[in-house]
Parts: sequence; structure tokens; C-alpha cells
Amino acid sequence: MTATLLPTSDADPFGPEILEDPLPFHADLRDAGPVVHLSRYDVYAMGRYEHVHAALRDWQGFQSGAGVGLSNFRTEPPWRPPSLLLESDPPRHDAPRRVLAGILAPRELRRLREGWSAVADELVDALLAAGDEFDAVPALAEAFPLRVFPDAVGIPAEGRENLLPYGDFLFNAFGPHNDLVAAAAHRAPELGAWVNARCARDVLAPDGFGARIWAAADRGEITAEQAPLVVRSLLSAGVDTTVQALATVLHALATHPEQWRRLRAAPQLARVAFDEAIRWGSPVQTFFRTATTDVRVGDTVVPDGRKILMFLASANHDPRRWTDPGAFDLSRDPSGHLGFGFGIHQCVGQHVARLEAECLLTALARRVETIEIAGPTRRHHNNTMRAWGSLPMRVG
Ligand code: HEM
Ligand SMILES: C=Cc1ccc(C(=O)O)cc1
Repeated sequence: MTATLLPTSDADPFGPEILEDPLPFHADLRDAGPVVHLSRYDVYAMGRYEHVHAALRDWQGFQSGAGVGLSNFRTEPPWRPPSLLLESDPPRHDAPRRVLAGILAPRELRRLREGWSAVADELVDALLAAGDEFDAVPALAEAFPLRVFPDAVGIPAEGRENLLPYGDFLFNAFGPHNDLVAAAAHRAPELGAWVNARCARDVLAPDGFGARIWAAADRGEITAEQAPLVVRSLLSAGVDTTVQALATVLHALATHPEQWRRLRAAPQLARVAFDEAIRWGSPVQTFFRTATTDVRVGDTVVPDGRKILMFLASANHDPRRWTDPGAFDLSRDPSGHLGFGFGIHQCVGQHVARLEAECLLTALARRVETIEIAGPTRRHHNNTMRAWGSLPMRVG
């Protein structure tokens, strides 16, 4: 059998050109083959749906326990104590996951719906009272999650402005130590300390997600040492992600008027619109895995211990899996998209994110007839997140 040469590329997926517009690189990656060696970082990249999906399912062959960023915990100390969910494998992963899945289950979130809808209605009413032009990133995408999620976790009011910079640093830290990481590295210790202090039992409100994690420790489902780290997972994963997913769906609706009209005619499409936007825009673009043995991907064997970079965003645009992947289309069934991951690590907070989106989009769809981009948009570069820095918007 002829040994097929492993395609190689010296592209920099964490450089400004590709962070500004990753789509051409993703297309090249998919076309080159199942796996491409990225010489700049000496990692193995995959961009096709079939192989990313398979790697996400195969947690034994592609582990999270050596870190889901470029850094390999087998050889380098992590910058923070590893997450008991994101950065761990079964069996260590199992109990923390079971506890969080129980607390964040859809039926547990029903009690939040009325209050979150009221906040969304209030926020949109106040915005419209102030005028018909605003920047949707601070005014909606950031404002709404920051109004509802920290309260749902139960952290104190002061200092919540640290949540976004902490998340931004965390998502940059999954990539290489480039300018994006260097620019914020000085703040990491203080931001990390602030977040850790908000995971302690005595600062958490009695009825929030945080208190329920500590109650699970009282029941022996996890240990008291694990409880604060599980709370930290909420504060790490639960803010920047939803902010940028909301920015993504607002941008998608503002640039596709026919889809916006469909949502206005049927606000129950809000959840489909959100998942289709997450497929289309993939706010979380990539995650790494580490080979636990020599693993075969296509005709390539990825050696034990090597890092594999999974391009979730590329898989979400793979024409082998999706018809007209570049179209943002509410009539599509987006289920099966990899924007929340897949398998045992699939996003445990996805129902929280969907409830936030449903409340905000419904409030907007009921109050405005048209939304459009009203000025130059600006991307916010991050090693892992596809983010908007500014979305000037006009409503009618
Ligand atoms: C639209 C918003 C969100 C997106 C796009 C998103 C995306 C993801 C992705 C891609 C993963 C898989 C990571 C991997 O396979 O290595 C993940 C896992 C996770 N997410 Fe989300 N997430 C979102 C919102 C949230 C929220 C609101 C929370 C908390 C309430 C959350 C908590 C977590 C946790 C704890 C994990 C780790 C799960 C595990 O390893 O078992 N996420 N998320
Ligand atoms: C999807 C992002 C993500 C970030 C941090 C954590 C965690 O700290 O557990 C989980 C998911």
C-alpha cells in the first residue's frame, strides 16, 4: 500500500488573518484531507465533520485530561488547576459531570424562565426608549447574560465586570502564547483569584447553581474539595460563550432580513435560530485533544501524546455533511452541529444558553419590526472564540 503523504501547512490559525476570517483556511483544511500537520505548532488538525465528530466521540483515544488547549499537561504545568469536567477523562470526569448535568437540566431551568423573560422584556424596552440605534454587543449580547447568569449562579454583585476579561483570557489561553495571551497575562493571577473567591460556599446565594453544587457535595455526590472547581466551571464557560453566541445570532438575523421576518412571524423559532447561528458562526471555534495511543485518522497515524486540533467551526461548514453550509437558514435542521461539542464532554450548559437566547430573541421579535446593521462592525480576536467587538444596529 502506498504511504499517503500527510498534508502539511505552515498557516497560523491563531494569527490575525485567519482569526479575522477563518473560512478560506477551513475550506483548504477540509480539501487537503482528513488530517493536516500544522508545522508552525507541530499539531495535527482536522476540519471535516466525519473526523471531528469521531474524535469527539472517542474520548479514550482522544483524551481531554492532558488539556484541551495547545499546552500538554503531560509536560507543562497548567496555568490554573485543571477543570474537573473540561480537562478530565472518565472516571474523574463522571461525578462532576453528573452533578452539573442534574443542576442544569431543562426541567431545573423552568423556574428561571419567567424571571429571565421579564429581564429581557425590560432590557429591550429600555433600549428602545433610548432610541433606535445602539451597539448590540454591549447593549444586548453582554448586558442580558450579565443580568441573569451571575444571579442564577448566586455570586455576589460586586466585581462581576471581571467575568468577561477572565473568560477572554481563559479562551485565549487554550491557544499558543501569542500577542493575545501576552496582552492580558498580567491580569491572569488577579482574575483567577477573583473567580476562585466566588466559588467558596459562604459567598454563594442559597438558591443558585453554586449552592446546589455545594449541596451535592453535602450528599457525597462529589467531594467538598471538588465543589469550588465545579462552580468555577460555570463561571469559566457560562458567560463569554453565551455573550458571543447571542452576538452571533443577532448579527445573523440583522444580515438576513428574510430569516428575521420568519422569526417575527413565529417566535417559537428562536431556539432553531440560536442553534443555526451556533452552527453558522461557531462562537467556540476549536478545541484540542491529546492522542492516548497511536490513533488512526483516515490514512494517518497520529502518534501517542500528540495534540490534535479539532476545528468545530470547519466541521459545521463541511459540505459533506451540510447542504449549502454558508447559508443561515431557519428552515434547516441544525441538530448534529458541533458548536456545543459532542459526546461525553458535550456542553452541559447548552440548555442555559438556549433559554437565554429564547428569552432575548422573543423579547426583540415581539417589539421591533426590522433590525439591520447601522455601521462598521468590528471583530474581537480570541484564540478560541469567534467574537464580535462591536455590532452597530438600527431597529425599526
Ligand atoms: C452558546 C453558548 C455556549 C457554547 C457555544 C458552548 C460550547 C461548548 C463546547 C464546544 C464544549 C465542549 C468542550 C470539549 O468538548 O472539550 C462545552 C463544554 C462545556 N460547557 Fe459550554 N458552551 C456554551 C455555554 C455554556 C454555559 C452557559 C455553561 C454553563 C452554564 C457551559 C458550561 C460548559 C461546561 C462545564 C463544559 C464542559 C463539559 C464537560 O467537559 O463535560 N457552557 N461548551
Ligand atoms: C466551552 C468552554 C469551557 C470553558 C471552561 C470550562 C471549565 O472550566 O470547565 C468548560 C467549558
